[in-house]
Amino acid sequence: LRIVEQLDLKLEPQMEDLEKYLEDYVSNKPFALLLDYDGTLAAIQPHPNMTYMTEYTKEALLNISSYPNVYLAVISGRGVDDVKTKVGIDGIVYAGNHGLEILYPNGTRYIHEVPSDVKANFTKMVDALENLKRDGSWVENKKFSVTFHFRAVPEKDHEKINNEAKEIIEKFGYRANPAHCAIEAKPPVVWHKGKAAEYILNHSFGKDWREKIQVVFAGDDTTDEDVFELLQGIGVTFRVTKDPNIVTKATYKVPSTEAVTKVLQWVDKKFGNK
Ligand SMILES: O=P(O)(O)OC[C@H]1O[C@H](O[C@H]2O[C@H](CO)[C@@H](O)[C@H](O)[C@H]2O)[C@H](O)[C@@H](O)[C@@H]1O
Repeated sequence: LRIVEQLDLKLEPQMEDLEKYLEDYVSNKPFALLLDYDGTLAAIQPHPNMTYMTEYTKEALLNISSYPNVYLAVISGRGVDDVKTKVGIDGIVYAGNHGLEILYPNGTRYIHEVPSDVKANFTKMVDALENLKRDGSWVENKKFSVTFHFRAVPEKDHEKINNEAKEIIEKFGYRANPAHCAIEAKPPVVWHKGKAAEYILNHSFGKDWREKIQVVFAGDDTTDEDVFELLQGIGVTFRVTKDPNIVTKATYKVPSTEAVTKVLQWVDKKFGNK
């Protein structure tokens, strides 16, 4: 693992830094850019409804989406329609619910199968989490997965409410995944953002995509580690974090969503022949 320590120090990476990391990697092969949304394309906010992409991020993404040799996909923990609305760009692939649902530009949807006994427990789990709510915590029901948010709860009580939510999630046979001031309940199936990324690339480029294309992915959370793992030794990946101690399978650490925007601007410049 190569950690871009100077980026952690500078916090505002220069274009030349990123060019150095990417220039050697990118050739004339088709290029796939996979991106997480919360904490990567849009900075973390007190409530998911408050997130937005800056005008620079949006402009770079819009430009990139029009380049024929660049393939663009956003892979998020949000519901797929929610993240599509937030990003607001047509003609690209969206995956939601940590990859459980995938929406292609032509409207085709892939929904990953979940055993009926697991599905049967979903509403009961949501009801139990709704009963746990207190001090500003709330439940985001995304139909296939749930996020129990406790950002508004006093920090001293985070651990307690997190553990109570975890216990409920596991009692109903779901997997509890730590998130930013939240805990995510995901069905106990062998499917995650990494599997979804692999599925999307298989579907769009064929099973030999590893030989045919070049891939870059950026993400900020533990759920993004599955994509970093998939792309180890194959692509270039960025973990957005300010934590110098965080252990990641990503190729590089970058400190902010602004750094991700710099990557997007580099891709825009490179593939738009600017
Ligand atoms: O995979 P992502 O696109 O990164 O989505 C992960 C979760 O993001 C959202 O929650 C997080 O971001 C919120 C907005 O900044 C923040 O208020 C919250 O505390 C974070 O946990 C979203 O609400 C979840 O559904 C996603 O799974």
